[in-house]
Amino acid sequence: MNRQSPFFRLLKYMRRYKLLYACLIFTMIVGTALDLSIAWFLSLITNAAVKGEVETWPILIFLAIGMIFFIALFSYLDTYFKQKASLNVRNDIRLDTLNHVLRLPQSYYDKNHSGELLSRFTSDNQAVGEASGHIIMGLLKNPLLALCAFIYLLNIHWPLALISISIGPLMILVGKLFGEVMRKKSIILQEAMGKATSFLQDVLGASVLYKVFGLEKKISKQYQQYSTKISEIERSQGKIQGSANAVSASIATMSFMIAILVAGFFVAKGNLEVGAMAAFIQLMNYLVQPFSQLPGLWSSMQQALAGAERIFQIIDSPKEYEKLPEQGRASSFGTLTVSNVGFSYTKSENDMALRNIHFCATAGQTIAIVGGSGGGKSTLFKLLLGLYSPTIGTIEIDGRCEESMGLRKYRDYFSLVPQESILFTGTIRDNILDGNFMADETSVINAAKKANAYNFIMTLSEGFDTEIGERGSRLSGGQKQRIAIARAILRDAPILLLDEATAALDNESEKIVQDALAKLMVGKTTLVIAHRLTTIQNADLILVMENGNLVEQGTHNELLLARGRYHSLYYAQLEGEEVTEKILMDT
Ligand SMILES: Nc1ncnc2c1ncn2[C@@H]1O[C@H](COP(=O)(O)OP(=O)(O)OP(=O)(O)O)[C@@H](O)[C@H]1O
Repeated sequence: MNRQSPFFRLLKYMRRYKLLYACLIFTMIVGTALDLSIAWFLSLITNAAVKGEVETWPILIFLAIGMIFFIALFSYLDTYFKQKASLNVRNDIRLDTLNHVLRLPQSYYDKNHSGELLSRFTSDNQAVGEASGHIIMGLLKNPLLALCAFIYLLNIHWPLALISISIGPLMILVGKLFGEVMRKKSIILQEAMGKATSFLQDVLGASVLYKVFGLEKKISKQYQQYSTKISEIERSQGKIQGSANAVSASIATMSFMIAILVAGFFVAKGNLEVGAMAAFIQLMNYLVQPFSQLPGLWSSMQQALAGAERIFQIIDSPKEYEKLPEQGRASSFGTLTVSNVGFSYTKSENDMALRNIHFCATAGQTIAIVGGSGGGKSTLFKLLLGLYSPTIGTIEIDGRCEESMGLRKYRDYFSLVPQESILFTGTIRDNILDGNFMADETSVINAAKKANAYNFIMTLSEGFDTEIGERGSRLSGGQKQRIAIARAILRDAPILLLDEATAALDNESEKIVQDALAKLMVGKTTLVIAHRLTTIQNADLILVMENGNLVEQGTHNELLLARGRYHSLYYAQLEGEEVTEKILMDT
């Protein structure tokens, strides 16, 4: 865990752009000098006017034009550099966040909502960008401007200068007090926003469900609660910000009033030139303005640092890989051995999702995993894929466990066709190529043909370039499965995990997908989670799982002869299917 404060960690990102920040400091210094030059110009013009020096006017006009030009130029450069610095830092942090997120273990995703993660990429990232641009430069420029204005004021009239500067400590105290409160509120606000984003993400990704179940009102009410909470926090932030502004503005106005009353008094007594008073009033603005802006900037910085803290929390979470791994594929495979494996999600002995699992799969074999709901079938897959490590026991491939060969190399042995095909937004070709980025067009076409997907792809107007929509929403269930199978074919890994890949399909679609799967399974070691026991009669080994235990294992015939759990499951299912068929025939 990195214990450095979020501010110092942010500085590290900013240090990558030293030249840019050097330019910003340069524009800041020139900008400050240009600000002060206005006060000087004001005193010059007032004194010339009071003394009736008309002949100096051409020089004054020339000076004014020069000042306008430089003020415009440096104002542009200042904004440009700030924006550039801020965007660079934002971009670096965004990429580092993603590169870390991609290496987070599965347990992180199981515990945290993806919407929460998303908000770190959006609102938190934006706040951090602002901190590294206009906020930090504001925090530097304002004290510099105040200091220079003070030195100038000292030159004009030191007692007045001291009256004017008395505002400083008070303003800083105000900033500190309100800034800390704002920071705490910001953390609460970002958390509330994260929850609202997670909720929205769930809802917007499930439009069919809320339409069918008529959940619109319920969802609207729920969102109203999230939204109201956000508004309440923002309102209370507004009150704090308003109070901070009111306190600092009244302190600033009060000291301004005192100073000009005293300055006017000195002019009336003949101790101060009128031009000096004009310059003084302008300089007072430069002294007051920074002090009135500093509390606001300080509290914005605190808010941004709260965002940075949330981002760094992710970056500090334990990761699976040191570097982003490369896609690869294992070329040879002999035996997969699962020895006395036990596993608990909560790391508690009393809460084991798997107990004492042991079996062996050799090259080319098909192993079916069956059993009741919650039996531990998917958990076993997660362990096989290296998403979780066994709490007890070992999983070895050709005598080597995941720790000894490295997680990426271990995962290279596997390919997966999940229960619900997971496809990415993009084209059909992009999705198939995810199996192997290096594959050429012919391999993509062959994989699609083997997966029984080629014909339907060619009926689409854009063919392989067809955009499939969010998670493949423009494709049917069976089409998505076949794209997922084509992807697995291209991956060509020696061990194939199938998770009830045809459970959600109708008969015809199931046949096409089953046929594609049969071609995918050729020459592979396949582990298949199956609910339809009739589809796995030819499996080399059937594992029957109940409540995390491996209660039986053997071939279909062996298990039927044993008349145990498999026997009852098999006949219960057969009877169920016969009854369904009879009902269908009667109707
Ligand atoms: N991420 C998780 N955190 C905690 N417990 C979990 C997690 N995933 C699953 N479990 C628990 O582990 C047990 C086994 O679940 P698993 O999903 O492996 O069963 P399954 O046999 O695949 O069930 P089904 O056939 O219904 O999909 C269940 O009691 C479940 O509640």
